Amino acid sequence: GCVASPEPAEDDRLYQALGEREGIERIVEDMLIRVTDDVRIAHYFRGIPLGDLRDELADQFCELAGGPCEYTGRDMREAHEDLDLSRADFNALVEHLIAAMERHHVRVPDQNRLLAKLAPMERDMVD
Ligand code: HEM
Repeated sequence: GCVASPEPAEDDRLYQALGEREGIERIVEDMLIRVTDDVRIAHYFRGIPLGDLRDELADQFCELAGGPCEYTGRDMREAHEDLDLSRADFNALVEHLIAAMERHHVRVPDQNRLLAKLAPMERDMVD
């Protein structure tokens, strides 16, 4: 017969895998500590209110992961265009995001699911 699938209407599996809102905030916070400790890219974050940036990133990752959040910040081109970022800068940040997810026991396939959602943003940030 035709049985309704048990899939949730909205797919929040990645959101769950990241530890919901609390887990995402911890991952973002950990990433920002690593980023601002990294001499290759720390200079970009000088003078930036990191608490606000953490909240914006958490909203964005939460929404991307299918969680009950809405990112209301600037689009990625607008937020980064004055920074003049390189591909190496982008890769450095991704490296720290991976380390932060690793530290918070996110499984590699779930790490890759989040990274796959972020990867297309590179072309909006790097010339
Ligand atoms: C996948 C990669 C990235 C994502 C998803 C991302 C996401 C974001 C978000 C959501 C904001 C907040 C925008 C707003 O508040 O309107 C932001 C701002 C910012 N990002 Fe990124 N970002 C990425 C890569 C980078 C890289 C590689 C750097 C530098 C190495 C960087 C440096 C900054 C800085 C300095 C700000 C604050 C800009 C300002 O307030 O004027 N971001 N980013």
